[in-house]
Amino acid sequence: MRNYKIPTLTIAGSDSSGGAGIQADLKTFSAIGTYGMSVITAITAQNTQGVFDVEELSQNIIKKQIEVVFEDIKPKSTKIGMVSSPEIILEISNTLKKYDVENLVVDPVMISKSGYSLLKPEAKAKLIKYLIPMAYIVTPNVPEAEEITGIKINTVEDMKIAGIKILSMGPKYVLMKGGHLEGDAIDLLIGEETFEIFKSKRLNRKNTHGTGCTISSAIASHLALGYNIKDSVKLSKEYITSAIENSFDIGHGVGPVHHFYKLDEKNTKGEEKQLILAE
Ligand SMILES: Nc1ncnc2c1ncn2[C@@H]1O[C@H](COP(=O)(O)OP(=O)(O)OP(=O)(O)O)[C@@H](O)[C@H]1O
Ligand SMILES: Cc1ncc(CO)c(N)n1
Repeated sequence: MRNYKIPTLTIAGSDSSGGAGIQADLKTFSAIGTYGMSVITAITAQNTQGVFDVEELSQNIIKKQIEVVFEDIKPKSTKIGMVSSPEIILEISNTLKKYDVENLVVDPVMISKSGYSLLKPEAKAKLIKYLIPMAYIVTPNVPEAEEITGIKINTVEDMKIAGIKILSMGPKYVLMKGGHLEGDAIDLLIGEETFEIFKSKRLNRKNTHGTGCTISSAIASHLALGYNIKDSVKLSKEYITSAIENSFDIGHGVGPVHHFYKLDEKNTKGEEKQLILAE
């Protein structure tokens, strides 16, 4: 069920090479079929080989971007990615509080795949205090969950324990992503009365730039389209799995995942009725 008129917002950093950050988010929104909007928090000079420099945008322009978007086109879901500094986190949190923010997905981005710190160490406490409690769902990977909770994670059981601790910090749901562990790629959806396991085979691919940004944007898109949390995570897990399966070599380092929706394949075989466009 796509609807190209359903607005979805990403608040995140720009990745000049197009594999992660704002660019991955907007590609995901389009592939899943929502209307993508963006508030840029920082600009990274980044390619498939690493992050080479970062410039944060001013608090003023971040606030203004959020205000003009919410006052004109109210998003059906909002995803937060790279937020960089304590000041930027406070600005985003204070500005969002003025609006009725639906379906807030917080991806607690900390360190890029190439090892560059995208969140200043002194900003971690602010992320925990201000953004995590506002979230409908938080989507940490293993190292991020370890940073947030102080719990060392080696097994799926550890993921569950850390996920429950993050849940106690105030979000409605936590998706603990197991991409960094060995074996099958197992993610856990944890809520007050929810515990679901989403499992896929580990794909032996080197091109996984932007996987975290992509799954959180996919969840935001599906929530905006009206799917419940379990279906949103299920469909997003399917989306990221095919995106990784079809990831490709471009550039000289860790290439990007491929954005396309499985329905597109079906549609070429004549099942156009699945593509629901807004009137
Ligand atoms: N090799 C793989 N094969 C299959 N699925 C994977 C693989 N690596 C990651 N995933 C899945 O991709 C999604 C993103 O997980 P991951 O833990 O890699 O996020 P991330 O570390 O936040 O990504 P990033 O490094 O881009 O920030 C999860 O659903 C995870 O299970
Ligand atoms: C801008 C940006 N956001 C998030 C990530 C994810 O690691 C990245 N590499 N770059």
